[in-house]
Amino acid sequence: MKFHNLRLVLSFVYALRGIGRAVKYEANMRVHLVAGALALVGAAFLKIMPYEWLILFLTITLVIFAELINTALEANVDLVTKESRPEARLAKDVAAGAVLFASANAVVVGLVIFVPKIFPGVF
Ligand SMILES: Nc1ncnc2c1ncn2[C@@H]1O[C@H](COP(=O)(O)OP(=O)(O)OP(=O)(O)O)[C@@H](O)[C@H]1O
Repeated sequence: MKFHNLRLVLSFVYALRGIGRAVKYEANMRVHLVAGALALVGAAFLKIMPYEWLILFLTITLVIFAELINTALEANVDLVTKESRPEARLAKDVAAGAVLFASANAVVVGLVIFVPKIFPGVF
């Protein structure tokens, strides 16, 4: 295998390892994955529209993406300082805020897609 091809494969392996580590060490990541999987099963069961699938995939991706960035940032902050520092608090709180924002969006999307199918005539 050519050197640059090997580097490409390795970067893919490292990325998968990063996702695996986040799943292993972050309880919140496991919660997001289970919620996402349940939403996908529910969507298949309720036969949602193609555009709803797109929105659902984007929404789940956004939550997982935010949690991965949050996990990376937490590790980076812990690497920089073990002391209680206002900058560390700000960085971690803001990153957690990003996850909260994406999760709130996921709740709204879930309600808008699923509630009318489970309780017709609600909206
Ligand atoms: N070095 C620090 N200096 C000041 N405040 C901190 C520091 N580390 C953490 N905190 C505060 O404690 C909160 C929790 O931090 P922690 O590292 O336990 O992350 P967490 O949100 O519990 O994430 P997780 O449980 O997913 O690892 C942060 O949001 C921040 O407000």
